[in-house]
Amino acid sequence: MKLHDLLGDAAGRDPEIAAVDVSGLAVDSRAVRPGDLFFALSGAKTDGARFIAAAIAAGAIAVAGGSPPGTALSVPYVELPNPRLALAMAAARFYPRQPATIAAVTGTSGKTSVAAFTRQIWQKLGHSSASIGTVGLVSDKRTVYGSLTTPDPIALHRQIDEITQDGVTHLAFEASSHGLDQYRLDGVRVSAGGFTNLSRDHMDYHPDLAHYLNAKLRLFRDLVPPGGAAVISADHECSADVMAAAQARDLRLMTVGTHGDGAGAGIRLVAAAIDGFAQQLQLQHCGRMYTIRLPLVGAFQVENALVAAGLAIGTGSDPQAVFEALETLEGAKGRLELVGEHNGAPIFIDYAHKPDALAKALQALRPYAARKLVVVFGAGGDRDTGKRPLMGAIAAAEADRVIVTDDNPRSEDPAAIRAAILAAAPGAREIGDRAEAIKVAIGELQPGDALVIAGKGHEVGQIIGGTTLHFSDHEAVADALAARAS
Ligand SMILES: CC(=O)N[C@H]1[C@@H](OP(=O)(O)OP(=O)(O)OC[C@H]2O[C@@H](n3ccc(=O)[nH]c3=O)[C@H](O)[C@@H]2O)O[C@H](CO)[C@@H](O)[C@@H]1O[C@H](C)C(=O)N[C@@H](C)C(=O)N[C@H](CCC(=O)O)C(=O)O
Ligand SMILES: Nc1ncnc2c1ncn2[C@@H]1O[C@H](COP(=O)(O)OP(=O)(O)OP(=O)(O)O)[C@@H](O)[C@H]1O
Ligand SMILES: N[C@H](CCC[C@H](N)C(=O)O)C(=O)O
Ligand SMILES: [Mg+2]
Repeated sequence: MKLHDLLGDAAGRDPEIAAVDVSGLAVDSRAVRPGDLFFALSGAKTDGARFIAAAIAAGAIAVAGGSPPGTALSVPYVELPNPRLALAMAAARFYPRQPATIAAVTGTSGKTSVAAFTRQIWQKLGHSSASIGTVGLVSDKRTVYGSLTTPDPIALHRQIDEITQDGVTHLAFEASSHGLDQYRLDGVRVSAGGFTNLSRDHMDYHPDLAHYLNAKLRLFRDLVPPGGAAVISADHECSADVMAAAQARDLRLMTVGTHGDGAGAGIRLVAAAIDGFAQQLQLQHCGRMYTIRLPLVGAFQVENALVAAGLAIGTGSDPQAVFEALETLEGAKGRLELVGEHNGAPIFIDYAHKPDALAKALQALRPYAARKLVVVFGAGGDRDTGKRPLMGAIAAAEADRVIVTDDNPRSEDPAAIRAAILAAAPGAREIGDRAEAIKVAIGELQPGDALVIAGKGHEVGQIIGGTTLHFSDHEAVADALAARAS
């Protein structure tokens, strides 16, 4: 593809430069292949401009970025006002195929669940569908493990192009605040945007909550085009701001939840009642009532299911069929997932790794703990340190027995992370080894108890220092149960 086709007029007036033939895109000098266009991006840790020489040595045919380097280069340099945005738009042109229907969801919690639910609803309605997010790419054709919630633009656009070639017509994906802030998903033709909720997260990246919310609002301000659907959970303090952003852009507003517009295009939750490990729901949409059984535990899963239903309806699916499909939803792996029981006490694995999610998970399980509600959790290293005491206090307040263990310590001292949580969790016990903590918690379960192991959900590794060791909460629970059975 020609440089001009990728970068438009930014490629400049020199016809020789505009006609440079580019065979691939790269943002990391270590991944450059001969013929690639290298984007030198200024980042959180370093500046890609420092690696221009390395990229050219590896075969980069041209370089694009911010201010040009002081020294002359042996290949053309294209100066861009917003290099990250230009990269995403170039990736969209390089990988041009996209499913006809694409929904993106943002919010502090629930994105992975909403993306999985939307994919399942579409699948049930007979569409070939896929989801992309924290748990990777999932479609009926392929499953690819991912490491970021919103992949970098090159990986994202390549995956979208590949699944379209596979025949996928419907895609739901997660828009993280990092992804929105760094223009990772620009160029994706989003037909509908979803918003779940906002609470404290990523305060190591965003200077304050307003910056964090603004990053999320980019989905409605810049990405969903006028006329597209905006499905917004209406039950939160921030909901009005999100609705205002959607309305300012002439999006089709669909509010969902107890304050949802059930008389109109939204979905109102009229009533909810626990029914074993499921919930009976009464819903209203366009003035019509629907009664359904949602086979999931946790009030928050109702919010996620309604945002997913809204995204499906907002992109043209039949409401009746969508509500019927909710009755067959399966939770995303490691999201308040019932994985076993001991002594009659249910054992759940959950991905709560931030304060609000931990509170919601514990509140959701309270009805299942006639006797003691037990939680095993920790906090990740190299992430917002402020959330540690908040999570400690929440665990102490909401659970009856608290075991503080390790999550992914990364480069930090695991004992110091635990100490920060324990300082705010009077009465909590400390067992650093996560497998041991899980074993002890299971061993102590009595009839009437309920246990939740929080923080790592679907993860299959534990990052200690620079190494990732194989670790899975699912396997640790299975091992602990097997050891007790033998
Ligand atoms: C803090 C952050 O978000 N960083 C992301 C960002 O990297 P960056 O540009 O800031 O990286 P940098 O290390 O400063 O390097 C600057 C540039 O130099 C280049 N470089 C660097 C070294 C070298 O030898 N050669 C070279 O060319 C790098 O490729 C980069 O382009 O842009 C990269 C490409 O898109 C991302 O991979 C990277 O994600 C890192 C790995 C990360 O850990 N991100 C996490 C925090 C994240 O994004 N999380 C969110 C939210 C999760 C949630 O929902 O909770 C997610 O979407 O996953
Ligand atoms: N709607 C919700 N409201 C509050 N908490 C929720 C909600 N949905 C999920 N949670 C909690 O957050 C955890 C993560 O859920 P999920 O993976 O669906 O969200 P996410 O936004 O994708 O999170 P992440 O940004 O970490 O990938 C769940 O395990 C649960 O504890
Ligand atoms: N996307 C989140 C996941 C956190 C998961 C938790 N297990 C941890 O390691 O802190 C992050 O990278 O901050
Ligand atoms: Mg996610």
